Amino acid sequence: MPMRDAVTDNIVEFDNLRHNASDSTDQRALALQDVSLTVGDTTLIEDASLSLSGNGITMIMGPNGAGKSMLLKLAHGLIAPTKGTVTWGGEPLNDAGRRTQAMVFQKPVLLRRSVVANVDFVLKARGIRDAARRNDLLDHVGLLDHARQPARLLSGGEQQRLALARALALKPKVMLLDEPTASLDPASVLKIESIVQEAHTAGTKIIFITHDPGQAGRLADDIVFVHRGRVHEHGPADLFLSRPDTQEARDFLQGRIVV
Ligand SMILES: Nc1ncnc2c1ncn2[C@@H]1O[C@H](COP(=O)(O)OP(=O)(O)OP(=O)(O)O)[C@@H](O)[C@H]1O
Repeated sequence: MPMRDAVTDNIVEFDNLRHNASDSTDQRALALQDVSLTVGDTTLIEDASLSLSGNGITMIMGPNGAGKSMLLKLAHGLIAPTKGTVTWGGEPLNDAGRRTQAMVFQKPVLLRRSVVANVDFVLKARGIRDAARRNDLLDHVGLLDHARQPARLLSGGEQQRLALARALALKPKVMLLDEPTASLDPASVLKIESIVQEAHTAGTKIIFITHDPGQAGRLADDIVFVHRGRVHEHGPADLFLSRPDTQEARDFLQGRIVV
């Protein structure tokens, strides 16, 4: 593709992203308005406002303890804000809405059963008994050969891929991932990234916490930078990674200690 066309395509893509950010009827679009979370005397999230498009891969970055996981839990309704509102498609998240979302944690949440039983359990909870679908899911994440093995005997990367299969079994509109590749080796990281990319291509909104600017460069459409419980920046990934607005984000990206 000639350079000029490539540039034009990028602009069109970004225009779509911006257009969809204001499409409040898209159930995959998240809005936080003046959200705060206080526990005891400590304010963990302070006046966070954010509008995420229902499309694309949003990555949340920031130093340890910045409040990234709290933000994800608030978005998914696992914690209620002390102040402010969280809406999806303009509506507060209810149980029906939550069932269209799937969350994946840094430490995979698995049953002490076989690999197949882990996926069957999730399908059964939705009233589905479908061995072919379960096998397709395991094949998709590269675990069909391990199907009868106890899940606890899988490697860290395999366990995380099983957690992704469980999440994908729900055919989620939104996947929220809290550092799913932390402490995995590069090959495992790339496998998980490609599963996430495929989910995104199939129409799932992805919100993904990472510490790794390289990973953000490979996956992110837009990046939210969180520091000390505040949303400091939110913008297109290429701009954030090359020219962040704030000194805190510059320090973070350059590996300087951010306190
Ligand atoms: N249940 C809780 N009660 C009080 N404080 C908490 C609770 N859970 C977390 N915190 C504190 O809230 C702050 C934000 O935590 P959070 O886990 O969101 O950070 P993070 O940005 O995800 O960090 P990391 O990158 O290390 O995972 C931290 O200072 C943490 O100690």
